[in-house]
Amino acid sequence: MAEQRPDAAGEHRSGFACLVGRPNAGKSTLTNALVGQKVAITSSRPQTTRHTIRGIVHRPDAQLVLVDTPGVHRPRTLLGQRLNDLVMETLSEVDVVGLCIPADERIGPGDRFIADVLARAPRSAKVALVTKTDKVSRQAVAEQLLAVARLGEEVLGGFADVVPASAVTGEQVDVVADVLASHLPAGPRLYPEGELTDEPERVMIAELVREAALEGVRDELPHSLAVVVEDVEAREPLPGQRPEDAMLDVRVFLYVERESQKGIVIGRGGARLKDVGIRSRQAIEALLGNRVHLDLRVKVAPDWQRDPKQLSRLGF
Ligand SMILES: Nc1nc2c(ncn2[C@@H]2O[C@H](COP(=O)(O)OP(=O)(O)OP(=O)(O)O)[C@@H](O)[C@H]2O)c(=O)[nH]1
Repeated sequence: MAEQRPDAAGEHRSGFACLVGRPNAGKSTLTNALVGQKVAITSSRPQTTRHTIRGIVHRPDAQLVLVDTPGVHRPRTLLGQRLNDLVMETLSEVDVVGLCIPADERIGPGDRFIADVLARAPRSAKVALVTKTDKVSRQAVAEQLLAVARLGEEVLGGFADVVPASAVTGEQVDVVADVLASHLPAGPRLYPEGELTDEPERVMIAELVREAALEGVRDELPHSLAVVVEDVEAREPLPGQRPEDAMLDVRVFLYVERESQKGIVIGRGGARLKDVGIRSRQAIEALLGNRVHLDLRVKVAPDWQRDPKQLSRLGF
């Protein structure tokens, strides 16, 4: 992999990475540590990927876009099957995959299973990240590094790198960024500087609306409500107002499966939807710290849970 590392001339690199690992391995915490805490909301759209962007690491020499990999689910419904396809697709499309394995737990079948999956995605570089190193002794970290390297040898012909880090103390997080960036191809910035991600907030906005929309009608609309944040756009700031304080237009689609469910969400004369709008707007304003104009639309997407086309439209 030496040819992929930044050259002496300091050529700029850019590309995509994803962190994988069994539940609780420390993926989210490490993502946050890599990206930094501040999450900026923006109205721009991802240009080069259909995958959910978790965060963007901006550096002078590289731009690293961290994308989400949906969990590995058993293919019971089409939704599950589709998630599995998505996992393979994501793993094959990114430039580098970081397999997170906690320092304080033995390597188990779950880690081996995921390493096996990685072996089937030949294009991307595979890096192992030994997480939560603050929880154990240096000796134990060293032993885990060896065990992880062995797993790599056995399953996928060796990891390109094995890096220990603690997302909680921040120790070695910069090295993780260095190593991930070293596996990106040469290329210009893909996103404007300052853009971190709009995803966590979008996900939270969708959750707030979903919660409000389901309140009191959970039995009637068990799994039949998908909420998609279509657009978040800042208005022109008022005179004397800082741009980051400007009012936001938030457009949200609520997808139900049947016409009858649409009626439930909207309520008589639109009263229920209006109430959902008021309650979720207050929660969204509290979340973002901006005034918000919330536009809710209810749409029927029949059998969205089983229809691949609908699933893509809904972002699965
Ligand atoms: N001490 C310590 N704890 C950590 C570290 N990283 C993560 N944790 C903790 O480990 C737990 C799981 O971390 P997450 O980042 O949520 O793990 P995940 O892999 O994203 O988990 P899933 O979302 O379930 O897949 C949380 O309680 C974290 O606080 C670390 O570097 N040190």
